[in-house]
Amino acid sequence: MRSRAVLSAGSNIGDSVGYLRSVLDAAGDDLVATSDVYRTAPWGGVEQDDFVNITLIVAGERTPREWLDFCRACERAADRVREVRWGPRTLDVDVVSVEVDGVPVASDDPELTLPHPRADQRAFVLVPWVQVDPDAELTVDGRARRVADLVAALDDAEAAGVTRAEAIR
Ligand SMILES: Nc1ncnc2c1ncn2[C@@H]1O[C@H](COP(=O)(O)OP(=O)(O)OP(=O)(O)O)[C@@H](O)[C@H]1O
Ligand SMILES: Nc1nc2c(c(=O)[nH]1)N=C(CO)CN2
Repeated sequence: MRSRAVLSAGSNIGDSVGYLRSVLDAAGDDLVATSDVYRTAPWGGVEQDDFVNITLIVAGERTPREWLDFCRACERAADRVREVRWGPRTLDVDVVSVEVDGVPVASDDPELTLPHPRADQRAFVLVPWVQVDPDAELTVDGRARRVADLVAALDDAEAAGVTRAEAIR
């Protein structure tokens, strides 16, 4: 199965940009495009250091579940441990959305919910996504929405917490 996935990677412990780069390296020839590195205020209410985030687009012969496995393998390679929900981490990689033959995959499986159920609220996902794909769309409540419009609708404080820091490639 050939599919195209949008992934979000974030880090706020250790060599954070190095961990983001490790995801691009692991994607290899499946990497289609990546955003720059964004410095982002922590989302989710846990007091912690700022994150760095990228949103990347990958395509290859993988099922949606195999993209999740890819994300988990990247996290394991970064010695990620799960402690606090939405807390600090060396590397978090989420599957934001997957398309097969240009059609978005919908799943309510708790192991892999698609599109990612909180992506539409996260400036740290949406702002880098628009940079890498200005015409991107995300299904929200069953309706295709332009990601650029979701960014425009973000709360001012949420949008202000996300700033472009540096190119990663
Ligand atoms: N689209 C998805 N991408 C990544 N993980 C998902 C997805 N849908 C469901 N999950 C499941 O969510 C579980 C928790 O993932 P994780 O620890 O990365 O959560 P988190 O990053 O703390 O929070 P969030 O899910 O809000 O990003 C994983 O075990 C995974 O199976
Ligand atoms: N800005 C930002 N906030 C977060 C992030 C992240 O990658 N970026 N990841 C989290 C883990 O679930 C929780 N909060």
